[in-house]
Amino acid sequence: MLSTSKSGHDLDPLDELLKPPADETEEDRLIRLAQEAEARRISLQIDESIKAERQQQKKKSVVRLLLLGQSESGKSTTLRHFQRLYTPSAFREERILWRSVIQLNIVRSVRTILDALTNVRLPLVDSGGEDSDDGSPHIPQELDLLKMRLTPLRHIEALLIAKLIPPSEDEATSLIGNSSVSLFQSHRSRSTERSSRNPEVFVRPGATWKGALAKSSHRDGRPMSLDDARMTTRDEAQEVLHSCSDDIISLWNDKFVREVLRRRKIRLEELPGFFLNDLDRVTALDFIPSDDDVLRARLKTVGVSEYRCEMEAAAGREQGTEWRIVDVGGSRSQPVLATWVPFFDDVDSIIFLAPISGFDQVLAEDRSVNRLEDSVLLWKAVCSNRLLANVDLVLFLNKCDILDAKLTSGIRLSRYVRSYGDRPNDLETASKYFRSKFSAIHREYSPLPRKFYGFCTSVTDTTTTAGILASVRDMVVRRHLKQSKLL
Ligand SMILES: Nc1nc2c(ncn2[C@@H]2O[C@H](COP(=O)(O)OP(=O)(O)OP(=O)(O)O)[C@@H](O)[C@H]2O)c(=O)[nH]1
Ligand SMILES: [Mg+2]
Repeated sequence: MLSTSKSGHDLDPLDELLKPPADETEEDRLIRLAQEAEARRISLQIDESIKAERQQQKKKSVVRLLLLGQSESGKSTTLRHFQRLYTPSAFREERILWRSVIQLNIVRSVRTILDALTNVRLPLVDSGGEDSDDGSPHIPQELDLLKMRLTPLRHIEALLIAKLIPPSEDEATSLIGNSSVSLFQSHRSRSTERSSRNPEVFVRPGATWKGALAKSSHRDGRPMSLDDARMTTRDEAQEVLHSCSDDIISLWNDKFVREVLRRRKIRLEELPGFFLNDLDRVTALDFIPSDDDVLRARLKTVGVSEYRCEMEAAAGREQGTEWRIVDVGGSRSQPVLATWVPFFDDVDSIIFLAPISGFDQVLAEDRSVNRLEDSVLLWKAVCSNRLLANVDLVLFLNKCDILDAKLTSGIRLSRYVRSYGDRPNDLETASKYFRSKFSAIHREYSPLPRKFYGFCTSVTDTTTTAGILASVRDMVVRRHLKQSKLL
């Protein structure tokens, strides 16, 4: 039986206090109810503002970093570096997926050579080739045989494209060719170049291709470890490359081939995705890409890729801060700027990559535009953009290793950049020169004064880049915290 009376300690003292007085009049009751309703309203308002503040707080702990620069400037490589440094286990798990990209890079390099042999009929001196009636060399017979033996690579190329690009991605048909053509090439050889273009494959970044590849390398719904992959994956492309390896090595080391490439000004070693000097290793059946291989592999980005991570490895005040790094696929300056603008909102910092090794190259997407000139135009546009007036700009004068190789091989910078004058033709002087030029543009074009952060980089080099990215990270976090306090 339920008791209706309460014992002394069951009485709620608050109930007692809040209970309306026994002698409350109707008028008092109405006033009391109105006061209670007002109190509830104020309490709700306080709850709402606490919620909004929390959301704001959450928003404040997201660091947004944008990677900008022309195509092939090294944006995705820089992003991969961040992944390697700050989410190393995910990066390691994904290395196996890059094997297909490397396979495609090798097949493309071979195709560049074969196309050069097919389409070019330049008179060669002391090349070992026999001259035909019109003065052009015949390809030596053994090279013809090599070419024939390499025909299975055509099938592998198609296979890899089908593997890397989902059928729905109809944008993945862009024709972007080999870009190492000297500005000083004659009109005739440039048009030959265009007709012999080797289309570059690209995919939308991130999940799509990795997802498709990951599915094929999962067992029982769980990701395969690298050891599993080593033991069990049967990879047709790797098998064919393995069986063609000696022939590819012979092709690449052939004197006649080297001469044709030299005369065509095709510097394969300086092109993205170059693995021909590592063929023994990368065509081995149990090949698993190293960190360096992943950084050197080339896969063009189309669209936007956002990488989110919590920088756990960076213990300290920014621990737990979420980083969102956005990599927007580059193309030539004018159209690309419009595609970048939507990402300017809310951005904390920008890393702008200018590949200074491109002083003697033209854009793949518009062969009338010099690469360095295009980078300078983009830099001016980014510096002067009013939406970015309060954003810190970090400049990476990238591909310094290639610049060094070019200058050391005797290519004179002053031939292409007249204002360089008679300064010494070495990396140190050249990078200092470019740094001061880009810094002057930054000073002149920024709507408000801001600090200039400029680094000479080779983002495929793991050691030096790790140090630079650590400084950039500290700088971005400091700036982010300062901004958050100001809000
Ligand atoms: N040697 C050398 N190669 C580099 C350097 N930076 C990038 N690369 C290579 O250049 C190629 C292009 O780099 P990506 O990072 O794909 O360029 P991107 O800016 O993302 O290009 P898009 O996706 O076309 O916008 C890759 O094969 C890289 O490995 C560098 O400093 N030195
Ligand atoms: Mg990219």
